[in-house]
Amino acid sequence: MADAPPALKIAVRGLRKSFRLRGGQPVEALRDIDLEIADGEFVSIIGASGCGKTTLLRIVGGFEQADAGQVEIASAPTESGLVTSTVFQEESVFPWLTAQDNVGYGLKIRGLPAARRQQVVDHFIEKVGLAAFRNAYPSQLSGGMRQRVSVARAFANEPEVLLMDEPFGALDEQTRLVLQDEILRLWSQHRCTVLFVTHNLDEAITLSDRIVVLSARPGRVRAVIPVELPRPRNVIALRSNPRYGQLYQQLWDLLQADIAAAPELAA
Ligand SMILES: Nc1ncnc2c1ncn2[C@@H]1O[C@H](COP(=O)(O)OP(=O)(O)OP(=O)(O)O)[C@@H](O)[C@H]1O
Repeated sequence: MADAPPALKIAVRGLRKSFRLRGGQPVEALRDIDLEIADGEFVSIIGASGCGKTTLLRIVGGFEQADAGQVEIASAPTESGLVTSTVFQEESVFPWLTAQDNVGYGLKIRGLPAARRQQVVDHFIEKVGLAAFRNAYPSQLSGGMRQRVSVARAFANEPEVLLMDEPFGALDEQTRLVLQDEILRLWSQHRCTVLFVTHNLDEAITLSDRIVVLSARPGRVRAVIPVELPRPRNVIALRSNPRYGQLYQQLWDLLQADIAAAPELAA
């Protein structure tokens, strides 16, 4: 018998969002976004700078309100009770807490008993290779290590949906590859639904089940590209798969066509 299709986790319907600049002129960020994401799916969003990727993520996370349309998240309560957890590009660790206290912060706030909290923290600190630095403060860690703390904290929260906005955007290429590898491992072990914003096509292909390409502003869904590369994936070995190059070209063509068509971006 064929497997049942995975349940729908996030449904975005008819989403629109405009902002007003200081002078009062409107900026249309998103127009008529429709998107369906399955439970446990890893979906990346790419598109030209300013096309509304962050705005879309913020609306899904409830940080921003849409002008029209809805976002529905089918929630099935977990131990944490947390629906979404977010990792941003800018470091969001608390400088006054040690690495392990940062990872356990959300669990503490939600009143998880200390012994259970320690178990979860130990597990994730270990997973991101920071066991030797558990008592270090963020100022004593490198940028890549601090971002690892953010990633460990996000997974430790056991959210149903993980929202990641360019989490590795500020990191050097080597650290970025290592962290992509870690995300792949963590996600395969703790399947949650992930919505991941990136500018990096390699990153989108390496991590995702599907890639949503937004058009230049106002962002609309220009294409949704399935990434049917086998898992488990290795960030480097994957690149020699012939399909990888084809996907890269396909995404690049879509983005180029759009940037060329948007006069303000082509200038
Ligand atoms: N709070 C705000 N007030 C006014 N305009 C905003 C606000 N937030 C976003 N915008 C505008 O909405 C558009 C989309 O912004 P957004 O940050 O979502 O794009 P993005 O695709 O994430 O960009 P980038 O790839 O450069 O990070 C941009 O033109 C931006 O200037």
